[in-house]
Amino acid sequence: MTAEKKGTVRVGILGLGTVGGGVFKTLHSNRETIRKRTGYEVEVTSILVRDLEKERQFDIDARLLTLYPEDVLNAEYDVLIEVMGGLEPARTVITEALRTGRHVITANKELMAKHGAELLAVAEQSGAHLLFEASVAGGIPVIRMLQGYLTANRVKGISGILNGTCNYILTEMGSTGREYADILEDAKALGYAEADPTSDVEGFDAAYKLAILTNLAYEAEVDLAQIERVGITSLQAADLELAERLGYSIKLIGNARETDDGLQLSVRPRLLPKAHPLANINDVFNAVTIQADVVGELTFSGRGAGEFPTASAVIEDLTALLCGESSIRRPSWKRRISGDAGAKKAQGNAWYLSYCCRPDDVQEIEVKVVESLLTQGAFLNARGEVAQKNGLVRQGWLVGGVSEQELQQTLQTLYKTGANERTAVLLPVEGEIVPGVEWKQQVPSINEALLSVRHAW
Ligand SMILES: NC(=O)C1=CN([C@@H]2O[C@H](COP(=O)(O)OP(=O)(O)OC[C@H]3O[C@@H](n4cnc5c(N)ncnc54)[C@H](OP(=O)(O)O)[C@@H]3O)[C@@H](O)[C@H]2O)C=CC1
Ligand SMILES: N[C@@H](CC=O)C(=O)O
Repeated sequence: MTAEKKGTVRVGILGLGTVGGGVFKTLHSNRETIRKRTGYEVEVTSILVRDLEKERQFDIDARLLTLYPEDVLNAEYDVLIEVMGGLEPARTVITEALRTGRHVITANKELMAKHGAELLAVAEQSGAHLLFEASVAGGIPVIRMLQGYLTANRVKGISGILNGTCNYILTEMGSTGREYADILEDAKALGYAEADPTSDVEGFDAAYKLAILTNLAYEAEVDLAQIERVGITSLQAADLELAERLGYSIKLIGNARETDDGLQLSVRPRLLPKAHPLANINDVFNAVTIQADVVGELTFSGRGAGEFPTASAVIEDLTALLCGESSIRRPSWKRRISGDAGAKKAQGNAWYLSYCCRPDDVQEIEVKVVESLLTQGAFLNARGEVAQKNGLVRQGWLVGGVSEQELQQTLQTLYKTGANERTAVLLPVEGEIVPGVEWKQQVPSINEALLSVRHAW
């Protein structure tokens, strides 16, 4: 259906990088579609950049560009699109736009996770809308789903692959054997990574996104300090290989889980059995699973980063505004989620433990692992090792019936026996794992224990 011609909407844009460039190009390439469906012509009135001389990969009227936020605010505009990133000047300019009744669309997860409640309050006061679909999971319309569709459902949990850069890196590490730092350079060149990629690889970006989803689902504001956060920087390609041989994928997972102690929030790499719905989400793809009381489980997937998937989410926010603000439900993040449940260390039952060591130390370390597990009443499911180019060995174990704290103690013993502390990782394993054969019948001797477990090589 063709919408009636309604006029022109004037848009100011902050940022013309990966996402801003995608937005600008799409407003041009899909101009006719947008006009037909919304009835509006979109006119870009000014664009804030940091460097006027920078070579852009597309034609743009240089008169639109400015180095001064005030120029964008003083130009004629109805909607502000913020795709520059960072907290300032984004926060100040957005506040000013909202205060004066202009709608704002942002892709800035850090800003929304840290100051979303405050900005939404300014929007509510002036009657403007603040939309942020692009801030979580790139092109996947998961915010629209939580905000606009799951109105009668009570959300019981959220879990997802929320960072495209990390998923791309983990996928490439698994398929090519290259190490993370090398692949991160590719992710930067592809426009997936944040301006400071520490935010991606140390899990901050995924934590911001998990906070935003949780805020929407529980209508309250998460304290970011509540989110247990572990990044992917200690993982080595050998871990992906060992996991694969044992039938698992390694993914950086954001989790919000209701427990008896309250909401437990975490972002950390996990081993997922290959049959898990998130185990085969690869490359820059993200996926989000929402558990809700009436509908059950819903999973959405799509490209989680990059120029056009993200531009799509930004422009869909714009067309939602143009198609009628009344259908946009205002999120409410007013009450703070209290308690420190999220800060507690996970008590999971099954773990993957790995470290690098010299081949000469392997046997002594193995004995220590088994001794420690026997003392803790835990069990072994599998072990494996990968020889590395530097002459070291990466050894990995699947163990169960033990807490993370107990395994941290085990690791301390291993460091004294030659396991390298800097390379050690301890990851939760999703799903059931069972003891090795001998272990099931009786507590074995150290040698029996080692013989009884699955070998991953
Ligand atoms: N890249 C992605 O896949 C996704 C990014 N996002 C979010 O979108 C936002 C933008 O990301 P992205 O496009 O990748 O970032 P880029 O670094 O590619 O682009 C940032 C743009 O903002 C401009 N800019 C940055 N800081 C300033 C400043 N202080 N003053 C004036 N201009 C400034 C830069 O100007 P200049 O061009 O002159 O350098 C550039 O045009 C971030 O919040 C990010 O988290 C969200 C989802 C996906
Ligand atoms: N750096 C982010 C970009 C999208 O949010 C990511 O890799 O997911």
